[in-house]
Amino acid sequence: MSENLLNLVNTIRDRKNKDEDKSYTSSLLSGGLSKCIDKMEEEFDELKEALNDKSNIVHEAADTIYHILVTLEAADIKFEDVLKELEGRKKQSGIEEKNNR
Ligand SMILES: N=c1c2ncn([C@@H]3O[C@H](COP(=O)(O)OP(=O)(O)OP(=O)(O)O)[C@@H](O)[C@H]3O)c2ncn1[C@@H]1O[C@H](COP(=O)(O)O)[C@@H](O)[C@H]1O
Repeated sequence: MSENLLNLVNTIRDRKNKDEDKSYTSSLLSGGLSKCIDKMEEEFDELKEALNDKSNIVHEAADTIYHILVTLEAADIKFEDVLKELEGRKKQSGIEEKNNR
């Protein structure tokens, strides 16, 4: 499953410095981090609405995940590092982690 996400991340990386008229990703990235954050927030709101309405949830979830990936790239954060972080969390439950803080 994460292979599909990594392919998408590579596509997003490939869109850096590409023609923003031909690529939505390039147009987002060329707007910088704040544009990506604004758009990601918009997509979160649309997903929340979809969850409340119980309609278009899969579509809006996909939009949101795509926009998170673009925003991480804009912030120079490697998605591979996020996957590693999640992998590392498998060792203990969320409740254990919270109690050990
Ligand atoms: N997964 C996505 C993806 N999900 C959502 N979107 C775009 O995100 C935008 C979301 O905008 P909204 O939902 O707000 O709809 P809208 O009102 O039309 O958009 P705005 O006018 O508000 O910007 C739409 O233009 C969608 O097409 C995506 N655009 C690209 N990808 C992936 O990125 C690849 C590269 O795309 P380009 O960069 O466009 O070549 C694609 O092949 C896909 O794999």
